[in-house]
Amino acid sequence: PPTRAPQPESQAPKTQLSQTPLSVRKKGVKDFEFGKTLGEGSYSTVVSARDRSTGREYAIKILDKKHIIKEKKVKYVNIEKNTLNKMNHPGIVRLYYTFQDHDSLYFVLDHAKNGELLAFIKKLGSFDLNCTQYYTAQILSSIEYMHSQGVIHRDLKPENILLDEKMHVKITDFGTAKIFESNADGEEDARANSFVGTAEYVSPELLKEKAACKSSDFWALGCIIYQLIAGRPPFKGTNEYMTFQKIVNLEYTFPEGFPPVAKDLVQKLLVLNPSERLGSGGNAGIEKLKVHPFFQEIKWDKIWEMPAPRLL
Ligand SMILES: NC(=O)c1nn(CC2CCNCC2)c2c1CCc1cnc(N=C3C=CCC=C3)nc1-2
Repeated sequence: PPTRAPQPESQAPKTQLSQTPLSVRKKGVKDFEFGKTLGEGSYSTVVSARDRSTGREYAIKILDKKHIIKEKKVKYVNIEKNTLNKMNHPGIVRLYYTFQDHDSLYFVLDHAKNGELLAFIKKLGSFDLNCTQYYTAQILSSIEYMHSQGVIHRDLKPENILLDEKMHVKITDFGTAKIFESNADGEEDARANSFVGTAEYVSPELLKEKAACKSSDFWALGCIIYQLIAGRPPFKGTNEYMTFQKIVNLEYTFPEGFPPVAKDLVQKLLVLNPSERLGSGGNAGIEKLKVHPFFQEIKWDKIWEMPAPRLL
């Protein structure tokens, strides 16, 4: 066939589309029935969508090309796409494929039907120890996988931890992830950069040295465990600056009745020096974290098959 400039889907001649069997034709907007908006960002909107030919439900992230260029976010969009393309794990939202038209890019992703973990914390007030252990194990299993693929999430928080139809964890929003290269001793080099996560979950090293490392995700995990049990994050000031002050000064207390085994784990994760945080130090570090008494009842090879406990 004559070579010609690639045309966005919507401009391809109709006859060509109708003659190409669906199995090889790249999908496009017309192949989906769009539903409710799941979330909105400065240059993207996430919408539920059903594939008209298979009936399967997805979440489609629609990114506005003009906005991406205007807000100089091309780098972040590429980081997100390249990161998601590396991921293949039950606890991480999967990117199936992408397509585009004249105005937008489309990322076809898993649809986590039960929404944000945060909504359940707010609805229930707090989780009991058994549910906290189960969800913490699924989150840690996902972090372990991410790190093994050279990815630091950098913005883990209950809003970005979604729940699918089986009430299993699906971590999302890799637009601010960091892809790191391990150096000689397997430790990632924490490079200074401008991104700072969400105030309540940001690590002290990110605040003080602007350098994230794998251990920064374990700090966020400590904040999330605390919040699952206490119903609120450990560091919360009247404004962002006050929150940051509490973090760098390790200013937090445990409420009455906080289970001792969970308190011990949180205290070993909320450590100011990232290299002294439980979980740091590569694979050996994560193994030390997974054998903490908090995870005593967890069968790590079964957590993705077993049914989620009822949230009480
Ligand atoms: N930024 C994203 O990539 C993204 N954003 N959302 C919705 C956000 C809503 C605010 N908190 C963070 C997520 C999604 C994705 C990935 C793909 C994805 C898959 N399923 C859902 N499901 C939801 C169901 C109910 C309420 C919210 C989200 N949402 C998303």
